Amino acid sequence: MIPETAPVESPHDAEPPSGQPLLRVNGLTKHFPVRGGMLRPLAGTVRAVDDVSFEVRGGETLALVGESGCGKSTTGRLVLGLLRPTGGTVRYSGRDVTRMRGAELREHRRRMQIVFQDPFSSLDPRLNVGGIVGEGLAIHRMGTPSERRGRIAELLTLVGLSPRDAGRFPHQFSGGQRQRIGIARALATSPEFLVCDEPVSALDVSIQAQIINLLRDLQHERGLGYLFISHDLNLVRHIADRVCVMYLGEIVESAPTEDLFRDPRHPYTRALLAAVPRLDAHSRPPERVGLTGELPSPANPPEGCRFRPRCPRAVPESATARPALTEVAPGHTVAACPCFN
Ligand SMILES: Nc1ncnc2c1ncn2[C@@H]1O[C@H](COP(=O)(O)OP(=O)(O)OP(=O)(O)O)[C@@H](O)[C@H]1O
Repeated sequence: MIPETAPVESPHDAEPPSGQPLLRVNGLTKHFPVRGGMLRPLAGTVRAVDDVSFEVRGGETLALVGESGCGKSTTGRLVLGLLRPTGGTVRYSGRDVTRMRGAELREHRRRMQIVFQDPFSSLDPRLNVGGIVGEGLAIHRMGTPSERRGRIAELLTLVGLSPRDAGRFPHQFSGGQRQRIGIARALATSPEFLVCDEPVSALDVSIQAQIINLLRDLQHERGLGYLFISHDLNLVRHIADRVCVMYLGEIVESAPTEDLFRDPRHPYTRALLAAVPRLDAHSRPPERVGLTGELPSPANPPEGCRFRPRCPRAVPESATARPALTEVAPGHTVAACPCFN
């Protein structure tokens, strides 16, 4: 049983209305300029995230899945307010993150934290665990020094470590223990929402389940919302309530998790699922379409359906217009390419 941790007092008391999404992302777009030669003229634009929309409620896990380079991490950084978007909005608890500045943006970052992929590079080796976990408390001036020490001890216990570990350094811990430290750090400021960016992909498979179970327990106890970024579909099936499939900066399919696995509609989703080792023999096998070819450059995405050059079903009309997201079942939308007809 994970012990309850008393939240450190915070000036922010705005809760989302019950049943309302905590996070609403609408038309989110991020284009990175690509610089050329010595004089650095603009050589092009990487369309990392293009017109992406989704919502996450408190206590819910939304997974973002797709190949490396499809824009998942950039979406996470935009949601956290670590990057300014080229277009679109991110509303958190009703407030537009993209317009936040100064104290309001700091407060957003207190309320929404990140768990990083690599617990080896994401913990400062010069700080002891108490310093790492307590950093957010110090930045946000939460509690007195003695209250912070108590809070650090509670957090370490919460993630399955010992309060005595506060005086040790990251290199003295295993990968799984380091990720527990990363989670304690993320929880220090009593956030309501975590962006989990491939939180277990750097860990041994035997350790992954322990960290996933810890994240699930914490979610159940605290009603945390998760944006769970992963390329591991077996894992996503286990942890997510809903899934958005991203391809070259766009969402091509979005559905409740079981619907997506039972009835994938987009050829890209089907190709991703076909590549996954099957753990569950009961669900319908997806159409056997392999994922061939490389991901095209997001600096020069194909016209129309971006998946067209790799799609076994592509038709000439696939090149004409960007497929619109269409609802095919309750809560299940797909970018409907002419190749579906
Ligand atoms: N600061 C940046 N400047 C230029 N291009 C960038 C920048 N950050 C990301 N990109 C590009 O944006 C695209 C999307 O990257 P992103 O890291 O969001 O993808 P991802 O799906 O999270 O991949 P991965 O799993 O490898 O992190 C990639 O082509 C990447 O090279």
